[in-house]
Amino acid sequence: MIMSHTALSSAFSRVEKQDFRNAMARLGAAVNIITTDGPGGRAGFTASAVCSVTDSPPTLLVCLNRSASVWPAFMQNQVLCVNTLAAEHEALSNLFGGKTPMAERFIAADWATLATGAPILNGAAVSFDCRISQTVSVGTHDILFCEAQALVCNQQGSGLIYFDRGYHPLLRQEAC
Ligand SMILES: NC(=O)C1=CN([C@@H]2O[C@H](COP(=O)(O)OP(=O)(O)OC[C@H]3O[C@@H](n4cnc5c(N)ncnc54)[C@H](O)[C@@H]3O)[C@@H](O)[C@H]2O)C=CC1
Ligand SMILES: Cc1cc2nc3c(=O)[nH]c(=O)nc-3n(C[C@H](O)[C@H](O)[C@H](O)COP(=O)(O)O)c2cc1C
Repeated sequence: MIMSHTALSSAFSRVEKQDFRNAMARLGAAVNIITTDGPGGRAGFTASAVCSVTDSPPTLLVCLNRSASVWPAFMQNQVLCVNTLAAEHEALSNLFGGKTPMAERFIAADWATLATGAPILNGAAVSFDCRISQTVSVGTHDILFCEAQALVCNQQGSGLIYFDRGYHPLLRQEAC
């Protein structure tokens, strides 16, 4: 059930999946490419379900659908890099968010490595090189708690927001 902000319907009505998605489309978020490498192979996917958890120890969370083709690689490697995208990365986001073969995803950009070996995107707004410290399953997704081992912070450039099922460039970015 959907209520407009003026409606007085019960707040305890069951929320349907499609209504939930339509509502979530109104919740803007940064766009990230989450990468991994190791014994499970190199893999990466686009994610908007990313946020800060605590600064002690420095921890983010990433929500990953267990049916995604990349899930086994992340589980085996236990390391990942959260690469937060800049305005010019819209095409790259679609490449990592679709059904594109893994080699084709990575060939479209330049990558480096830092502490964990997970691919770091050159030109990202910021990259968090992490090890997975804990995994919790909720519904269709795994919540990956990720402890930062190293950071790359780009002081220039713009950001990219995903809102209303579309990309919106941010023309100003605060320095880290
Ligand atoms: N958290 C996730 O797993 C997300 C997955 N997607 C994938 O990209 C496709 C296209 O997304 P949109 O164009 O934004 O249209 P959509 O109508 O499928 O999704 C609208 C919003 O609902 C949320 N959402 C979508 N699928 C979800 C899921 N399986 N679990 C939890 N939240 C979900 C996201 O906030 C998304 O922006 C989706 O169908 C989904 O496969 C997109 C955004 C987030
Ligand atoms: C803008 C955008 C945001 C997405 N956010 C997430 C997310 O937070 N978690 C997730 O599991 N999948 C998310 N997806 C979908 C994955 O990127 C996609 O399922 C992944 O690339 C795996 O696809 P594959 O199974 O074809 O490899 C998102 C897709 C797009 C386009």
